[in-house]
Amino acid sequence: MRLAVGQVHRHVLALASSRSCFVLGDNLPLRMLSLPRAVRFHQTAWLGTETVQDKSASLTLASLEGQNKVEYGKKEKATRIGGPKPSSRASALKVKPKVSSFNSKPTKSTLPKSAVVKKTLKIDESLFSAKSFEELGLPPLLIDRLNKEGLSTPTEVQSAAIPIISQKHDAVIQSYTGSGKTLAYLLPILSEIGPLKRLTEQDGSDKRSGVEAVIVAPSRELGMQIVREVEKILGPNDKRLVQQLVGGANRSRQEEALKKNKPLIVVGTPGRISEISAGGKLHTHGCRFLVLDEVDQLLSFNYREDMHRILEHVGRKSGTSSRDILGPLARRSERQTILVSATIPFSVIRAARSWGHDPVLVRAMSVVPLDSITVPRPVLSQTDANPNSPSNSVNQAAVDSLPPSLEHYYCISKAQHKVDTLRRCIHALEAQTVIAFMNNTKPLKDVVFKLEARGMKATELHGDLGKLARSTVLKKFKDGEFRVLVTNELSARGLDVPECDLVINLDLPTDSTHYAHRAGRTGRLGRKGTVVTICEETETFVVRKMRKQLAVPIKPCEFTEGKLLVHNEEDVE
Ligand SMILES: Nc1ncnc2c1ncn2[C@@H]1O[C@H](COP(=O)(O)OP(=O)(O)OP(=O)(O)O)[C@@H](O)[C@H]1O
Repeated sequence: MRLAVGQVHRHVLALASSRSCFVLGDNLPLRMLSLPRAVRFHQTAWLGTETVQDKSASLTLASLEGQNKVEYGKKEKATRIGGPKPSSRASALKVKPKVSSFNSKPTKSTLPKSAVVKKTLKIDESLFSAKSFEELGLPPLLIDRLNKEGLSTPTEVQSAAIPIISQKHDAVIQSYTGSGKTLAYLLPILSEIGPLKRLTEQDGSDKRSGVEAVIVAPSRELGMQIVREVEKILGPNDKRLVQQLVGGANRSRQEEALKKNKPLIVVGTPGRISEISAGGKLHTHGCRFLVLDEVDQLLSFNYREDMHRILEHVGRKSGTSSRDILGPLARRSERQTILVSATIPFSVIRAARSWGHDPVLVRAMSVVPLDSITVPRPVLSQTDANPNSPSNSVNQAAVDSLPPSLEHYYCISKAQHKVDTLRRCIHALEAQTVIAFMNNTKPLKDVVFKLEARGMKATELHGDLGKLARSTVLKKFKDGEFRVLVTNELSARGLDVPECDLVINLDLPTDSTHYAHRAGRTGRLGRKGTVVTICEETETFVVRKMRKQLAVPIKPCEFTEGKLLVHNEEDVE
C-alpha cells in the first residue's frame, strides 16, 4: 500500500494486559487509526502525564547530542549523521559508476536538538577499542569457532553490544543496516548457553534444560538467515541445538524436531512460535533470552496478538502466577530482553523501558540508559516551506539506519519504460547483483519476463511462493545464478546478500523508513552500494520529501549511452 505524502506515521500504544504494557506501533496512515475505544483509553493511560509532541519521532544518539549539522547535495558524499564510519576492514565492492557530470546543487538542512538526555551512563572507553573477540571476553571455544569461520574482528556495534549484554543488561541495539547486529546479540548469548559457553563454577550443578533463547523475526527469510548464522557458529556437530519455527513450513515436523533435538535456541516468526507454544509443544518458561529482531516491525499492529503471547510467556517460570506479589517485575527478571533494529522509533524505547530492568540503548559508539531519554521533538529541515507539515520532519530513525557508503539517485521514466530504464541503469553502473523493489506482487512476473526477454537473468521473490520456492530462489540469487531479484517489501528487512551492489525502487517505497530498509540491502558492512529510484515525473515531489526526511542527497540522474548522467537539481525543477 502506498502512502500519500503527508500521511502521518503514528505509533499506537495499547496495554497488552492489565499487568504488563507493550507498544503496538507502526507507520500507519492516519485513516487507519480508528482504534477501539479500549485501545484509545489504554493509549491515554499509558502515555500518562508525558508531553508527547511526536510519537513517531525516533530516538537517536545524534538527536540526543543535538550536535550534528547535515548538508547534502555537496560534491562528495553527504555527511553522515551520527553512527560510526564504515569499518576499514570491510572490503569494497566493485561498483564504479561512470559519472559524466556531478553538479547537484547544495541544499541545506539542519538538525537541531530533538531530545534531551538527563543523565548518561559512564561509558567505558575501552569498550570501543576492542580489536579482537578475545578483548570482548568471549569464551575460547566460541572464539575458535569464529576464527574457523573467518571472523576475527568485531564490528563497532558488536564491540559495544557484546560487553553490555554479557553484563546482563536488557538492551536496545540500533545500528545501520548491514553493520553486524545479528552477531552483536548472538555472540553474548552463545557465551552463556550451549556447547561453546563460558564455563562457570555452577556448571556441574546447572539444571537448566529446554529452550534458553527465543529469537523472533518478522519474516521466514530473516528467521532462516538467523538460523544459518547460529548453525554456522555452533558448527556441524551441534547445529541441531537451534531450531527454526517459521511459518509456511510443516508444523508437525517442527514439533517433532523440538521433541527429538531438544534445541537450546529457537528462531521463528511470531505466528508460528505462538501457535506451537499455545499448543503446548514449546516450553519457554525457563528461557533466559528473548530477542526481537526488527523490533519496530514486530511491535506493529499486525503482530499484536502473537507478540503479546510471546512477551507474556518467554522467560516466565511456570508457577509464577500473574497474581505474584512482584507481578510483571518478577516476570521481567526471568529473562534478558534484547530489541534490535536499524530503525528504533521512540515507541520502542518506551516499550523497552516498561519491560526491562536497567535497559540501555546500544549504538556503535555509545551506550545510553533508556531512563535518560525523553520524547524527541520533531526535527524540521531548514528548507521546509511549511514546518507544520509532518512530512517535512526529518525521520531520524531512518537517517541513522542508512549505511554511510551509499550513493542515492532518482531517475524519471514513464511507467511503460521503467524496465528499459532499469536495464540501462544496471549496464551503466555495471551492477552485478541487483535487488529491484516493487509494491505489488502481480507486476513482478511481468518485469522478470521483460528482463529475461532482453537477455538479463532475473527471478522473482514474494510471499505467494511457497517456503521451498522462496529459499531456492534466494539461494540461486546469492550464488549468482540471477543478476536481478525482483521482489516486494518481503525482502526489505534483514535480507543479507553481501554482494548486492545496486538497489532499485521500481515503485516508490511507502515512506522514508521503508526507503531506508530497502536501501540497506546494499552497502553491507561498509561495502559500496548504489540506490536508484525510478519514478514518474508526477512522483518526483515524493522523492524530494524523502530526501528531506532522510537528510541525504538523492540526486536526479539519467542513463544515456551506457553512462550515469547526474543532473543539477535546478535543471529538473
Ligand atoms: N565481525 C564480523 N566480521 C566479518 N563479517 C561480519 C562480522 N559481523 C557480521 N558480519 C557479516 O556482515 C553481514 C551483515 O551482518 P548482519 O546481517 O548481522 O547486519 P545487520 O546489521 O543485522 O543488517 P540489517 O539491519 O539489514 O538486518 C553478514 O554477512 C554477516 O555475516
